[in-house]
Amino acid sequence: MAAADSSLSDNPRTFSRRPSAQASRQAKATKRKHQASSEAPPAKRRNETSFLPAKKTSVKETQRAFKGNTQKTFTPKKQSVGPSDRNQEERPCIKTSSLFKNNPDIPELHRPVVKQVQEKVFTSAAFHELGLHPHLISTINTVLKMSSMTSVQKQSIPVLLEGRDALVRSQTGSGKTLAYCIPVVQSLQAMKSKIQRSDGPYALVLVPTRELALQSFDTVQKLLKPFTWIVPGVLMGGEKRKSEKARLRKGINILISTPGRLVDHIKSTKNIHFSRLRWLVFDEADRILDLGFERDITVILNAVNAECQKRQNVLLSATLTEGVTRLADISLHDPVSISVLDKSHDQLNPKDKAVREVCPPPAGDELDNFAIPESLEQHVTVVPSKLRLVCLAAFILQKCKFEKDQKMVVFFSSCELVEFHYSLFLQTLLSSSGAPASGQLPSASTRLKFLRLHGNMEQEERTAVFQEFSHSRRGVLLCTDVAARGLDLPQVTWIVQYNAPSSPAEYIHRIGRTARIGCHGSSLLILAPSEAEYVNSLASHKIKSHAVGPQEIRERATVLQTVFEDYVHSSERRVSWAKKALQSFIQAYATYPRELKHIFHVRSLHLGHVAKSFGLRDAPRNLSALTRKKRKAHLKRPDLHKKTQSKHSLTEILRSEYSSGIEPGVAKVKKQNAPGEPGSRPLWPSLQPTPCFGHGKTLKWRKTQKALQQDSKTSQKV
Ligand SMILES: Nc1ncnc2c1ncn2[C@@H]1O[C@H](COP(=O)(O)OP(=O)(O)OP(=O)(O)O)[C@@H](O)[C@H]1O
Repeated sequence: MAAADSSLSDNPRTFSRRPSAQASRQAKATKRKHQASSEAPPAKRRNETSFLPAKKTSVKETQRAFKGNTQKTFTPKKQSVGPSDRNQEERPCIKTSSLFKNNPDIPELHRPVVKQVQEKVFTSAAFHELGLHPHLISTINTVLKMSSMTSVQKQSIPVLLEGRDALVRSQTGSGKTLAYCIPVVQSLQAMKSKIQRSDGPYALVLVPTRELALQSFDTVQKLLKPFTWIVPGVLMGGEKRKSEKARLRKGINILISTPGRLVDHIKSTKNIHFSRLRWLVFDEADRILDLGFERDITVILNAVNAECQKRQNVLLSATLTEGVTRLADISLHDPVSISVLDKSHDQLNPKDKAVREVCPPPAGDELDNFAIPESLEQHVTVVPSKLRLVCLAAFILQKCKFEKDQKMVVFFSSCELVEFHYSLFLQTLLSSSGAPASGQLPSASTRLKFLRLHGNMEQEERTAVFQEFSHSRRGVLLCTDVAARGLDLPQVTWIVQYNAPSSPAEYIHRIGRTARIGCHGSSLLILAPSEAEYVNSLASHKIKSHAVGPQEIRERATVLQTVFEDYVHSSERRVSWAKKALQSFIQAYATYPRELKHIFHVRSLHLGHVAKSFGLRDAPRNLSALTRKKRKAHLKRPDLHKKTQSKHSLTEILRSEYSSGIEPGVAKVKKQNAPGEPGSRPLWPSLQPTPCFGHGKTLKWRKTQKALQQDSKTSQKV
């Protein structure tokens, strides 16, 4: 696949250059850096510099720069004066980065032929065919406004009503929540001895994030409208523990919780008991394991198994990975495996449609092939590091400012990166917020609205943002993977992945925030030239994507970049803020799993170019040295390891989004030695096979434990 923006690597004719002594020193330094990098640019001509010499940017020039097809929308606002304008007045010269020189070639991408796995979303079957309580049917029809079942609902609900355990896999946005909520409500309302609030939980639903807990609670609450004696409740980090305890004391019959918070209550609340539990549901089951919740799941399963032996267990996800089959192994009894794959798209098996089979669940290759909604159009673009920031900004402006009713979610790899880009865009792209560089930018935006969501935010704000974005018709949500799973954000039109996800499964879930339940949606993955091979990695999981190139006008890109750089360089504080964000990017980059390291390796990054995507004019000198120094210190003094990691540990950055929220700040995530290291505790320490696992599960369990430890070891090393 030839990336359509490959022209960006050509030399621009826009600016004349007179290399200064400093510039040629920079050029030499840049050349040395390039030689050491796999993003190495072609050899430079002597009179070309990687940074333009000081250059005055007049309003006229700016206007000229914005000319072109989009001129009408990019008319600069002359009068507005922000810090950056003042900056320009104070400093007669403005450095403008050369964005189009010395970029690596955009590689020709192979486009493997991918026969994407497909699922049919809807069926013609109606809910009233299921023999549900008439009030439940009318609630589904009138409150939820649904009449026909989706494929996964048609297959799962009867199985669960029969009393079977189930492992359910169907594509994102296909209605899995109702696939388990309807049978739970139907079975609980039909119990002969009427449920009392004080009985405590009859159903326990575990979900990986707080927002998903709220969302599932909302759905259950709606279904329970006619059955007022059944009380639902939600427990999640970040909420007041005392009020949760009080609610638990009064009684919650359908309990929805994140694992961490539930464990807190199991350990500290006397009033939580599971003797009447009939249902245990793991939604986003693979993610629950991924997040390093093993220990929490162990505590929960122990607590539940100690009090209740007979119950129905359900595991659901759009991406059944091996981790899920292992969890299935220990938590499900004789389950039915439900998969909605439409195998008519699979040449090997043309007639075999939806699969309903008794365990073992799908294995091997089948686990790796994820279904993607048919109405989801995927794009990928390869952009040199220097152009990343302007490319993203231009794309956001193009879609969300100049087109109607666009709602976009942009994924980043860490909380720090979200914060950085959120503040930068607020300060530079929204002139209404007193943007410093508004003299160079389009006039006040009425359509553009930025929101951000990540795990280092206060819960109250998180909930408010989630609600606001859910209910708004437009806007841009910058977020981490905290928003990747399960969230049903209506009318999202675009998903942008600014940093590639660490697994194909996460790719599926991220893009799955759009094109839900048959709606149309698009996604864009932005890759650096050195990351181009990632497309093949996705293709091996039957994920296909089309090349796209934002047809950027170079001058416009350069002006936009100048705006960012001016803003960042207008004070020391901002420079160090940008450096921290860059450092966070590099830290997150180092956490790609081993199998993707050949694509995403820190060594493949050209630091100077990447720095540009943080509005920095140059690579911070001490950045790599600092990282090296730290690493050496850790090797010499293991005691330093804990101390220095406590704040910035990569594991922490990733896990902080999902912690229970009881302990304050990020430090609440306890550092764990890798298994096998001195002082490490084994994973899953307390779970003993209980009688409920009878049927020869003990041996299997030991194997599982070993396998999980192996996996965890691998992931912590990465
Ligand atoms: N039978 C139905 N008819 C119409 N809309 C439905 C039906 N079932 C579910 N929906 C709607 O489809 C959307 C997606 O459902 P849901 O969130 O349960 O999907 P999911 O499969 O759990 O997705 P993910 O894998 O991303 O968690 C929701 O807005 C839900 O209200």
